[in-house]
Amino acid sequence: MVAISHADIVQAPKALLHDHLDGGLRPATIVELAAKAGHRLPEDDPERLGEWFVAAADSGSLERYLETFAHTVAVMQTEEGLHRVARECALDLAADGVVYAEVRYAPEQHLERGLSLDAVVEAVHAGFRDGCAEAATQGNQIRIGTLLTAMRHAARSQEIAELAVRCRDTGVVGFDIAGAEAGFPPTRHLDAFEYLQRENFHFTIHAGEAFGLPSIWQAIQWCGADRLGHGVRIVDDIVGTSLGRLSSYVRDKRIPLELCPSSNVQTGAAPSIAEHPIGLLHDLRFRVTVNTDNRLMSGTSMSKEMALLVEAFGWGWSELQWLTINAMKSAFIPYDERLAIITDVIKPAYAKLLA
Ligand SMILES: O=c1[nH]cnc2c1ncn2[C@H]1C[C@H](O)[C@@H](CO)O1
Ligand SMILES: [Zn+2]
Repeated sequence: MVAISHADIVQAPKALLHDHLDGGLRPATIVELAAKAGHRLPEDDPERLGEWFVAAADSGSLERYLETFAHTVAVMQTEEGLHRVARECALDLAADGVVYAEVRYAPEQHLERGLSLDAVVEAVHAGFRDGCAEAATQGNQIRIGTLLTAMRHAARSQEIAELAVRCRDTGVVGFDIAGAEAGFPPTRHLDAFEYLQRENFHFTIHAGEAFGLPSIWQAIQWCGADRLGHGVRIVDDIVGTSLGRLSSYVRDKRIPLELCPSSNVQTGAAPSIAEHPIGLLHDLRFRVTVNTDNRLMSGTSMSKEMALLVEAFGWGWSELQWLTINAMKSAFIPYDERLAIITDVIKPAYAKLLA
């Protein structure tokens, strides 16, 4: 069998469910926007700045990994900055062959220069609209929905949940909580999750990354999460190939796991790509998806994450198609729209690659 290269993977359609807008900026854009905003960076040369992010995020700790976001969030405080970052995000994902993406960010982190929450969302949506239209003219079709994140250490989740519901017809497709996990359990935000359920809205929860099974259990059984952001530590409930009650529930209910291999290695949630639990979770037929988390901090892309898995686990087009269809089935857009992307875009392309 001919090995699948990174360039081959770029050509294949991919679906991405877990990508942070403030974790995917182009280094050159940060340098330009920081100069305008008067924000001091650790490096002023774009190439060295890119390397700085990867090295600083490579810390073995989620808390230290998250400190690097101070330099991206600082340049996303104006409509111009937000629009530019969203537009470039759409172009970069589309050029990497991503055909469907859900991109998340925390509006409450972008209010330092006087923007309102609604103005933040509007600027991001305008950037995505322009970026997607431009990508289409370059022959790269992409659909992007946004997830609004509330920071789990803060107390604005109800407000952000209401913002997400208010903007559900203009591009917001779901809600999430993120930030340091240890000490900030999902149930802190139970009111927001119960509100979202009453509104028939969709949400995922970062759980089972830096903290283990209790976080996953709360996210699902108390809060009603549709998907798990990471969820990688579900393996703590698996011995050999024998599943405990919680891991059985997650598998039986087909709860999607938004796995992010490179990010997990950087924060210490997994020892290496080769030893990442994604191999076991694939073999046990969990609803596994593969994601970038933060392209800037991990120096990665969807194609690179897939190429790493091909190399580590010997996976081929059949596994890459399985991951892609799993992601598309788990997306927060309506069923008929998910199905259309699977049948019209993903399956025909992989049928050719598999032939
Ligand atoms: O992997 C992550 N775990 C928890 N929080 C995260 C992760 N990646 C990014 N974040 C945080 C930092 C960002 O500022 C915020 C919103 O995107 O979400
Ligand atoms: Zn994340």
